Amino acid sequence: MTDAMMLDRVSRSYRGGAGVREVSLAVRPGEVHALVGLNGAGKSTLMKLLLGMLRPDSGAAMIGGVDVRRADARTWSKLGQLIETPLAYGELTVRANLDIAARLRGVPSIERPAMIAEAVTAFRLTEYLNRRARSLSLGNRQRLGIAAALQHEPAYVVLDEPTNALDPAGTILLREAVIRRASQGAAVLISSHHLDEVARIADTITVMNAGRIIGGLDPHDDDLERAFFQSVLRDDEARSEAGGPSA
Ligand SMILES: Nc1ncnc2c1ncn2[C@@H]1O[C@H](COP(=O)(O)OP(=O)(O)OP(=O)(O)O)[C@@H](O)[C@H]1O
Repeated sequence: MTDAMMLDRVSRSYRGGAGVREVSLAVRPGEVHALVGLNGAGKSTLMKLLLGMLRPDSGAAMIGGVDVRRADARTWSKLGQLIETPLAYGELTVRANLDIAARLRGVPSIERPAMIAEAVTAFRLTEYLNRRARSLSLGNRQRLGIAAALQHEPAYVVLDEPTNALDPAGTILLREAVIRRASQGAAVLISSHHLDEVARIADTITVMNAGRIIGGLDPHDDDLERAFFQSVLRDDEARSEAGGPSA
């Protein structure tokens, strides 16, 4: 099966030296691929490179077989992403935010009301439909951002720390939505600090440390946290012995 989203030996340095080095990653259709790492490991940078939000110094990012530097509206319309802060125009209502997100993805106006109704039901936001986004709690704003990313049933999904600010009920709704998208064939890349949550949803777990991919973890591992910290520690020790860069 062809990869739906792929990074091929991508490097990008920020001024100051941090960034990502030679990262290669592939997400297949129907796969939930989790990216885990300590703060500053490079997860958001990797996702921004995949989405064409950052230009690589070298290497290439592909979505649906298309280099993101040459991706057209058709490719972007099949993508749903949440990077850093949820897409929510504070002055606009929940309904208007979802409508704009759908329009940006080229969803025809006739289809949008039913799509929005389904999204607010799925994320338990119906009672807030006519409230301005800025008056929502942080958790509900996050739900809105996730709903906006997923409502058009994208084939490619990129979610950076989507559990941020979510309460347990929101986390379960997110989990169900992610698993549903993948079961319908979407490729999902998701970063998270919550290893127990990752274990519940991921088919594949990739570990990042100090801007590089250092290996994978088995989602069925009984002690995922221990395996994660061991792999990071081993990498830190190997780098310090080699006199390599630190995170
Ligand atoms: N715009 C920037 N300019 C300079 N350095 C940056 C910039 N953005 C990120 N960095 C640095 O690059 C490294 C990777 O950051 P990144 O945000 O990708 O990590 P992360 O794994 O997503 O971390 P977190 O879990 O804290 O979000 C960090 O050392 C960070 O400080």
